[in-house]
Amino acid sequence: MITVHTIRELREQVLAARRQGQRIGFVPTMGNLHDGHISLVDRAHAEDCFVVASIFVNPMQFNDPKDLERYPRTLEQDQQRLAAASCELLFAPDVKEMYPNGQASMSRVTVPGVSEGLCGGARPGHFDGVATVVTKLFNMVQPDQAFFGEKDYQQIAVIRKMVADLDMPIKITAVPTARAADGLALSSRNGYLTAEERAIAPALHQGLQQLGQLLKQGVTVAEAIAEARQAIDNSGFRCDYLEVRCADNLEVVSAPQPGDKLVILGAAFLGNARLIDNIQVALNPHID
Ligand SMILES: Nc1ncnc2c1ncn2[C@@H]1O[C@H](COP(=O)(O)OP(=O)(O)OP(=O)(O)O)[C@@H](O)[C@H]1O
Ligand SMILES: CC(C)(CO)[C@@H](O)C(=O)[O-]
Ligand code: BAL
Repeated sequence: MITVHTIRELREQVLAARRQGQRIGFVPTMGNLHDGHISLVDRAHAEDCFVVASIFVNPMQFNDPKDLERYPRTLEQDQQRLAAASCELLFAPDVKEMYPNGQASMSRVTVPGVSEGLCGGARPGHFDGVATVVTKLFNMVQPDQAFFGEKDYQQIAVIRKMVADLDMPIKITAVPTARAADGLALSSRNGYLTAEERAIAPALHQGLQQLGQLLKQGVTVAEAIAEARQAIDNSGFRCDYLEVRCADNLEVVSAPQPGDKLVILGAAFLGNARLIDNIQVALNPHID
């Protein structure tokens, strides 16, 4: 695997791959890689791509400076993991390369609707930062296809709308969430948990599953959310949000109908970590 740190070198390497007739598959990340990230690389290879990964802890998407400062940066270890997964090219720019004139006067990309509420509500400006840096990265890499994890469900909705609205000729592929054996969604931020908190952490996923079961049993959305929220909070988490939305367009669902495809999304604090997770639930259609 080749690692490049500048846009110029990146373009040269991508051009060389294109000249060999390769399809370019892009896996953007913020590093501190785990098996969830590697599943994106594997999927890109499965779709016959020359895989370009990026590692950039994007300051523009962090609304909390402390969160940005302590975000784990583990480039050498990440390079080894990517090389072991046969990733072809890694782009690891620094902040100056990405924002040479600073961020304050930067043009920004805003994706209305799907970026509002949920993580967009809890982290003001977050999705403008994500949409802007992903646009820049897409323009630098010019991939045929880009791969994103379903763990960040709202992020995928934002990217899909952005690509459609702005006519970006890139296929967006969503990859299922990789989980630990006890159900916890893999995340770089799991590294902030103490051993005691790590033992509690699967309670977030369990709470989402409980909410899904209650909806399938016909319990109202408001009651199901209240019960699952209580269970998550009782485990030691502090819920940030817990919501039921339409899986296709993220619209709020207050009275689900048989056959509806829903997504249950949650974010919750545990010790120094704020974890997110989601599950998709299909309500049984009526059988006459
Ligand atoms: N468990 C996972 N399964 C599948 N994809 C994942 C998983 N975790 C992260 N990803 C995906 O990897 C890409 C890069 O994510 P990122 O580098 O922010 O990792 P992360 O572990 O989600 O970190 P964070 O702690 O910031 O949430 C995103 O598309 C994200 O959805
Ligand atoms: C897509 C992304 C790499 C943009 O910084 C980031 O939001 C992430 O890691 O999910
Ligand atoms: N995976 C989402 C990136 C972030 O938390 O900023």
